[in-house]
Amino acid sequence: MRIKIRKCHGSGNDFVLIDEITNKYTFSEEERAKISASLSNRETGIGSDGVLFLQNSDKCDARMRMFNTDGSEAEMCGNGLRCIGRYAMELLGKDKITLQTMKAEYQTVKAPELYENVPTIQIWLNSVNLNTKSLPMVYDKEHCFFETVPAVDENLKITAVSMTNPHIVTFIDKLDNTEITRLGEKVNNLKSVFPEGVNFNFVKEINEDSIYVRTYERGCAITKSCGTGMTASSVAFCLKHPDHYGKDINIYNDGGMIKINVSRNNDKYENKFTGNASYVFDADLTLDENYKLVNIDNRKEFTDEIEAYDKFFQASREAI
Ligand SMILES: N[C@H](CCC[C@H](N)C(=O)O)C(=O)O
Repeated sequence: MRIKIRKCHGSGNDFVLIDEITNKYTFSEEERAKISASLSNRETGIGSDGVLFLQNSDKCDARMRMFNTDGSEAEMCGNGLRCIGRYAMELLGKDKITLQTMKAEYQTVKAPELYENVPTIQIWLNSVNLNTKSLPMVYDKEHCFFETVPAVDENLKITAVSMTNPHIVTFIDKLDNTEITRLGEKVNNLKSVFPEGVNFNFVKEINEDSIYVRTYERGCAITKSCGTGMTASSVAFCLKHPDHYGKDINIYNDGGMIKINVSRNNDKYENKFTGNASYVFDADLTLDENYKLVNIDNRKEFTDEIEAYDKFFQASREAI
């Protein structure tokens, strides 16, 4: 099987993008899952946090389907939506488009660059749901705001937020990867509480308008950043500090930094989510009958974008 791909990333959360519109690919459901797991593998594949499939949509300008490294399909992917949004705007010759995902549609627009030569996209992530049933989370109350959930941990205070994919958020003083991995694996094996798994976001407050977020992603593990996770964390940050509604929050992460502005009207939350959408390389792949990568041809690096993002990343480290 021959597949054209574009490697890209949103704040270090990296993806293989497959354009089914231009290339007229038709994959079975089994093929999507197997291709995603195979290409995401950092030892034997291209190496990524998942695969983004760009498809035609009968109700939006285009559609994104996102698959995790384990081949599971996610309802939504914030960093991936910026990448596929940029790609689709360039393909369609538009500066503003709507994108269909599994359970919601999003406005995506080109935004002023966060940093010189770092292509920047803004998404209006308005699919926040704080009802625990929406994750789903088996819980005896409608909301889980800063609650201790003994089945998760005796001490941590948990806040549950659905971005159409499930998230829990906790505020901690120290980000320890061993502990984050232990807790991330634990909650994704806790089907009695999280029947469909959950992304676990660990937030350290830096100052009054900046936080650092590290996420153990469902279907992946710790990633350099998680877009829906940083959004869920920003909503929890505003629940904790209500004076932050309507203000830009700087969200630092292991892959760089993005900005989120959370506004709330009654129980409706709106998130303007602004961050990079950077290309890394194009390539033509050959997969064998087991979807294993056997050859990479015509690899073309986006050298300027890679260099510009590296400078942005270094600048983001100096700010924390
Ligand atoms: N692992 C997530 C999907 C990817 C989300 C993340 N990469 C983002 O940018 O939102 C899940 O299974 O819900």
